[in-house]
Amino acid sequence: MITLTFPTLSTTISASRHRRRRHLRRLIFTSRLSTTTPTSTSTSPNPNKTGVIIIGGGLSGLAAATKLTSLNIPFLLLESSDAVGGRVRTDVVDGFLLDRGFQIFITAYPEAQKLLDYESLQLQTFYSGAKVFYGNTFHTVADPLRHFSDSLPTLVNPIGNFFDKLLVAITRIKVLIKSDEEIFSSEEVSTIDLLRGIGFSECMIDRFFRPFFGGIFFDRELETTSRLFEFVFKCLAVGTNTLPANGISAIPEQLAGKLPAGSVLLNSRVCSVNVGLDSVANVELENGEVFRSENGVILAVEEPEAIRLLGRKMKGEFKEPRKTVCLYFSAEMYQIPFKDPVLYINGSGKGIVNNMFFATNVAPSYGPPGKGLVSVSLIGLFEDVSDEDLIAKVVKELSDWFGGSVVGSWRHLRTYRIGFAQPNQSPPTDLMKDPRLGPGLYMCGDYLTSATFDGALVSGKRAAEALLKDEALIKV
Ligand SMILES: Cc1cc2nc3c(=O)[nH]c(=O)nc-3n(C[C@H](O)[C@H](O)[C@H](O)COP(=O)(O)OP(=O)(O)OC[C@H]3O[C@@H](n4cnc5c(N)ncnc54)[C@H](O)[C@@H]3O)c2cc1C
Repeated sequence: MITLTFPTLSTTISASRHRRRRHLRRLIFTSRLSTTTPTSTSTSPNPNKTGVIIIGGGLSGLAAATKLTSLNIPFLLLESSDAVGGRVRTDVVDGFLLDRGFQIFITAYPEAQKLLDYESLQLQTFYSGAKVFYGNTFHTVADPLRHFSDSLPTLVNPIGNFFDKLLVAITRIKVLIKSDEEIFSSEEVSTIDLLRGIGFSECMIDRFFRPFFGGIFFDRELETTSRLFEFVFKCLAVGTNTLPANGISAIPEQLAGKLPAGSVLLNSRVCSVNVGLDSVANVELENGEVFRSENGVILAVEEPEAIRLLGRKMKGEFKEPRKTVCLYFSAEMYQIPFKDPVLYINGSGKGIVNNMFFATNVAPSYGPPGKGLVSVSLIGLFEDVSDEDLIAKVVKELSDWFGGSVVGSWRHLRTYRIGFAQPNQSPPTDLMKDPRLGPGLYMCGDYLTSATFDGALVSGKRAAEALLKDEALIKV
């Protein structure tokens, strides 16, 4: 049973803070020794004691750890799985790099720009735009500022009318002049209401916005808040869609690689957290091991797990999360029908495929030499359809797109069914939530900001900053 307890007696916090600050200063100098890994033998007299404990090694937990590292504050990050990254993981299967679900890294993410070394990620670039499958053929929707020669056909194709294309340009200017803070605190409606309010035609919405932004938010109904739409639209306008050459997991791996040795403990599932009013906490793992932190705990787990751990202490309504299925196929290179690094989206309004792309066209390193990798995404979990039936349906549908002999030659590699892809961020939302849960207890994660890589990074930094400020370890 998970318990999280707060003593009810009030204590003189300032006196205990002084004691803890003195103690923390000692910990700062012994931080490398005061953390432990399952395999390492520590020479510290109390290896399970540290300054701050972070629970969860996804992007938000890693961003919190990065902040603490930058100030030389000792911490221990406890991660339940066998690697860091959380939802941002890549598996190697038969020499192919399979990201766990369709993921795109937008270079304009502001917090990512501050934290990541883009050059060493060797970012591989998508075409700026998409190919829309509609009327049994493909129509290019190009960004005119980057692919000028494709912009004329874009203007006259059946994916929206001329006025729609003009509205895209106007919407772009409108979001570009807003700061991110303005976007996140602006009046909100659902994305669908925003698009209709702007004046987009139903055919532009159905053929472009539903599959394109529906694929980003895993929400074809476009119920997601207009705040998230505007933020992503802005990032897409100024940035490039990319994939790291070594898979999407290169992003968390890069962050983890800069943390102090021994500060991350894998295969360590937390089952209970006990924080005192003086911020001193005991954190227990499922295997019974207990860790103690002097300056509090940052809970960086995904929303359903946070609810499980915190129970009634989590305020607000939990909405059904966004779900997706991603299927991967391998192909001989000559069975990859197009060579462009473009995203294909389903604007036909029929079938189950939402979007797909040839991953090796974007990043050749995603496959072994001479082989192509096909990534296909569906929205929803399709729980009532078996894996075999799902594969058959996808192959049949894509045969209409690319021809039966081509698609029939592809070999299924793996199917990922992701029950919690993103938190449901339909209005009402608060994308600038305070990370404080109580004395010494902080939370972070994409459900507190925007459900993006960037949102997770921002929330991790905010939680660490709040803790440091409350503990009087820094002036913020
Ligand atoms: C298929 C898919 C595609 C996506 N595509 C994009 C995209 O293209 N662009 C974009 O910006 N965003 C995308 N996202 C969203 C993005 O991945 C998330 O917003 C972000 O990674 C969330 O990070 P997080 O740290 O908040 O949570 P998580 O990544 O979920 O991290 C939580 C961590 O906590 C650990 N944990 C849980 N319980 C415990 C416990 N009891 N003890 C210890 N550890 C625990 C978990 O193992 C996990 O590592 C996508 C997400 C998915 C799933």
